Amino acid sequence: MSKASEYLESVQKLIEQRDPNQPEFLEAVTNFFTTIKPVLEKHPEYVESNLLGRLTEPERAFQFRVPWVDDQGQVQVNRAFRVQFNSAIGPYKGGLRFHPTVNLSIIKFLGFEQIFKNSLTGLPIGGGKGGSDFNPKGKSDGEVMRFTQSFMTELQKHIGPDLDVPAGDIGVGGREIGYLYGQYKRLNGSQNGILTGKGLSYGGSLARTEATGFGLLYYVDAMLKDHGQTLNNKKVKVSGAGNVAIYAVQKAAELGATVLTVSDSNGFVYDENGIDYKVVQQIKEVERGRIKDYADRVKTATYHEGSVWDFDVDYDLALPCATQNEIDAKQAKLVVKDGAQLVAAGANMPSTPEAVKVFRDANLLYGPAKAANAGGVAVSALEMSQNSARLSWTFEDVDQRLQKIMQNIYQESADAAKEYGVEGDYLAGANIAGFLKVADAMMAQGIV
Ligand SMILES: NC(=O)C1=CN([C@@H]2O[C@H](COP(=O)(O)OP(=O)(O)OC[C@H]3O[C@@H](n4cnc5c(N)ncnc54)[C@H](O)[C@@H]3O)[C@@H](O)[C@H]2O)C=CC1
Ligand SMILES: O=C(O)CCC(=O)C(=O)O
Repeated sequence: MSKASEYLESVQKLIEQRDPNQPEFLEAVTNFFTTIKPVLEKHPEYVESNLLGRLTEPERAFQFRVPWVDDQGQVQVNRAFRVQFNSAIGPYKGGLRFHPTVNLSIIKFLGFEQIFKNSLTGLPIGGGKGGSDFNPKGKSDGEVMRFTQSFMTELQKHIGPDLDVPAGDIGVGGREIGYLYGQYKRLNGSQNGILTGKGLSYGGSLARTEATGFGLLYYVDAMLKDHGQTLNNKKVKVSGAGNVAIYAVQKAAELGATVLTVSDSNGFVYDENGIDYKVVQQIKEVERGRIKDYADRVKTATYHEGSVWDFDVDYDLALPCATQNEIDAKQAKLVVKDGAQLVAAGANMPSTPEAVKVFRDANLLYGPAKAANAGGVAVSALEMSQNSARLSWTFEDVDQRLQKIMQNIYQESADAAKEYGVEGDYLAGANIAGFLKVADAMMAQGIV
């Protein structure tokens, strides 16, 4: 066994022993380790300085209590986390997730992925992530506000515009960011560089709302063009119906594709004439309803219970935009059978390792999350730049920068894969390109 293989195995073993109850974190690390050996062979100094041992251990991770009072006057207590994973190339940056499944394993997997994603954007941002097991579904605005105020009362002690800049993720959208920002400002005075995804009237950036979904399509467009194709007339399956999915649907349609589906955790809607993103936006973002309502409003659409990935229909592109591990191996086989030629991840780690293997074995074009969904955090970093400079760029300006960033991410991943002997493997390419910059910065900064 080569020295690099031995080293990877020993670090992996140590993590498994230390964190046996963190399956999502282990999945993310394993996924990364399976592609990184060629880099270690070229850079023995990374092995000698135990770079991966340091990289896989968060610089800081903390858990805190969030007490709040519900509409019935009952005191509720939620658990919250912030993982400040790696600051080698800039302040910790990454979203906050409010969802009942949130635990340390999920926040660590998301924070670990964020390190390389943020590096791929080419902007100076480190990796972090946070959240709580609070479930915003079915809560009143007053309850959400009291919860977020209590959450920020603790979190504000540990963040800062040059230290750690949170944003949204599942369950944290414009409403939550507004309440979080209001509470931060109340406790610290005005500082609009403390969060991104802010409203436009108080320091937000144009195009941040659209950025992850639009960015995903810019990445897919770059990948298809490199293979002599375009999005025109492509049939697309999208999962999810939240921030990422809505704007992925919009941009896919603008680029000439037909989006057949969107989904939530109960079921999905199918319309062969194409999903109308404005209707999804109204139902999910304004009314906070269920996707089932779509079929009541658009007569050509049908609603189906269950996972969209079990639905058998021919299509060209699969864009999972809901949540982690939403596609298993059996469903991945159906993706291949249904004729899809490309899978690109809008959600973080949406495919199980077995599903990823199915895609790779079938030679599908596979765009991993850390590359394909980096548009959101990229525009967050542009929001930080605008806040520091006290400027507001136009929508077109931000959108053009986003397009360029996504094209660069595709190209750098493709180039890295080629350079390290795995041409066409965009998962390996993204891992390698994202890792090299962070590794270089860590080596330059000594054993820290
Ligand atoms: N918002 C952002 O800027 C970014 C989000 N992401 C990732 O994209 C994914 C979606 O995030 P957002 O759209 O922001 O969240 P969101 O809270 O706006 O929407 C999530 C959507 O997925 C649906 N969903 C949740 N679990 C599901 C399941 N098991 N099956 C089908 N649908 C399900 C929900 O009903 C909701 O419509 C997450 O993995 C997130 O980490 C990644 C990069 C940036
Ligand atoms: O905009 C951000 O800072 C974070 C976005 C995010 O959480 C992600 O990329 O998964």
